[in-house]
Amino acid sequence: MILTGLTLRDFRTYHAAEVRLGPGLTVITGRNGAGKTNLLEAIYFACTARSCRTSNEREVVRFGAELTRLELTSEDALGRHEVTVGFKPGEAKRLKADGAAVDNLVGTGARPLVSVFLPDRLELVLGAPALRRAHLDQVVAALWPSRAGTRRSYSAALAQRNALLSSIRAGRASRASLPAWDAELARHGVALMADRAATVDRLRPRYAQHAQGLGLEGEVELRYRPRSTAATAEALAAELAERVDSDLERGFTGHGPHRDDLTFRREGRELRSYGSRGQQRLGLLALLLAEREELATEHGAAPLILLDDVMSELDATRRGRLVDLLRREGQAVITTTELEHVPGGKEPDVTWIEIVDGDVSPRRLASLGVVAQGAPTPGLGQDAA
Ligand SMILES: Nc1ncnc2c1ncn2[C@@H]1O[C@H](COP(=O)(O)OP(=O)(O)OP(=O)(O)O)[C@@H](O)[C@H]1O
Repeated sequence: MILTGLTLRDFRTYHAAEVRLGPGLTVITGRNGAGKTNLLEAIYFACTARSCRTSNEREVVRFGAELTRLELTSEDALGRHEVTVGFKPGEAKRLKADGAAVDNLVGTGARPLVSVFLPDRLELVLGAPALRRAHLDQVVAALWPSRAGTRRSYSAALAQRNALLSSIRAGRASRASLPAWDAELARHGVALMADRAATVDRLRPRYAQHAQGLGLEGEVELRYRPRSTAATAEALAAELAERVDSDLERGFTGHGPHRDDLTFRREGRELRSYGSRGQQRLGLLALLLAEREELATEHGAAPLILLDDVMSELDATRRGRLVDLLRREGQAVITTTELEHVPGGKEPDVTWIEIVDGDVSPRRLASLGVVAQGAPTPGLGQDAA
């Protein structure tokens, strides 16, 4: 599925704007603060009804506006699709897919799958294991939507077991009620571990290939590190039972897949601790590209990939390799201050969008959101208001 166009109304810096994307690589250029990331975020918001940048979604509504509205058009073998996302802070979002009101855009078939690289996503390599677990579980859900519920079931059982541990500590419940919850937790836990392991097994070869292709030198490895080695629900339940005393002491469950991790290694050492910033960035990009290919294999179409300011910390060789990869298949959008930072950016298969005026200044409201496509001539774009 190819995303063909996006109309923005009162989204971040954009009062009203219309953007057409190319079927392959699209490069968005503009000076610092021009609104490049805002546009990338708008694409993500229109595809998912969520921000990839903030959990405080009221931030996306343009200063002084009451609500924002995005309209996205895409095409696949079945024809043209339309998605609209309306958002007024404090109210439920209004979502439509191909004209019908929906609660959720997932599974509507009216928008492409999308993955995003923002500079602060480096946290996925550098930050706490919880981020990597959550990411891995999202990949599991994207590969096999029917398995998305396993993580929710596990989390619910974990919360119940932790509540029970507190009650036992407070003398309001007996230890005799624990085995039933251990069995429940272990049942979902083993399923969750199996999905995570299967996903990392699929990603591992592609990850290594992309890491090397992008120029992350040395032997690289993506590794799933489960906390438990149990192969069956009974074995995991037994492990939980063995640790009851320490769990009761702490007041929460200290063992199980909620303590798993995913590690990025190079030459046997963790990129998180020993990699340079550029190497960590390449590791993350290799992961996103590997996921994109696996999703393409599973669903027959590569997800749209959005890359914000990815060029700034890559040297010329690695920039060239990344752009070659992106131009080879699927749809990608990349932001950068200068088109010259994208080797091959002037080739005819690359679509160039220059943000001519994303300045937030009241006297320039009429020209806010002017997005020109093609040559960087100021005023080429039209304010769609
Ligand atoms: N809700 C909003 N309404 C209006 N303007 C906003 C809103 N949220 C952020 N902005 C403005 O958006 C601008 C930043 O835009 P953006 O992050 O897209 O820039 P950029 O082109 O990616 O810049 P850089 O190259 O520096 O990363 C800032 O001037 C900020 O004040």
